Amino acid sequence: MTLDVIHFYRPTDPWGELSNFAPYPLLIDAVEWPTSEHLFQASKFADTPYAEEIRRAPNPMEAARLGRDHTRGMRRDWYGVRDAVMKKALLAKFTQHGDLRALLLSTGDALLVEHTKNDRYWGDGGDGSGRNRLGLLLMEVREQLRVAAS
Ligand SMILES: Nc1c(N[C@@H]2O[C@H](COP(=O)(O)O)[C@@H](O)[C@H]2O)[nH]c(=O)[nH]c1=O
Repeated sequence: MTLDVIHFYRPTDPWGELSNFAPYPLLIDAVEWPTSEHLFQASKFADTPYAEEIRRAPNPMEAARLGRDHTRGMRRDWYGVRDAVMKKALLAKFTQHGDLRALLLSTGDALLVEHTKNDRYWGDGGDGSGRNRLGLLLMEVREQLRVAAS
């Protein structure tokens, strides 16, 4: 038996819908977020004017740039909560868009890997040495959707 592996990173490449930069808006407590990246980055500064500035960023790249500004006083527990924040954003994304839910379920048992040398925490570091936390959380969400559908 071979294990299928799906690599994703850029939203315009195959499987790009799995990227947080893909243009799928989310609604959380009646507030709209243009992408899961906007929501994720703003969550570093929860309920501050700067979080709202990130929500209004014109594209996910700009949201990420603003969110990575370490002079802005991220919430102090960020590294303890970031996986839970990411999971919540992914659950919203893949439950609020039926086409995305179907796409994620269509990956079956494939190993999902955010393949990039730019990120060794959320991604695989380009050579498999990274933790691929985004891919692992997507697989958790996939399993939850699968159970919910059965
Ligand atoms: N896809 C993608 C990126 N990767 C994303 O960056 C986010 C992590 O940000 P941080 O924890 O602030 O370093 C997370 O959503 C990860 O998937 N970064 C990019 O600059 N371009 C991109 O196309």
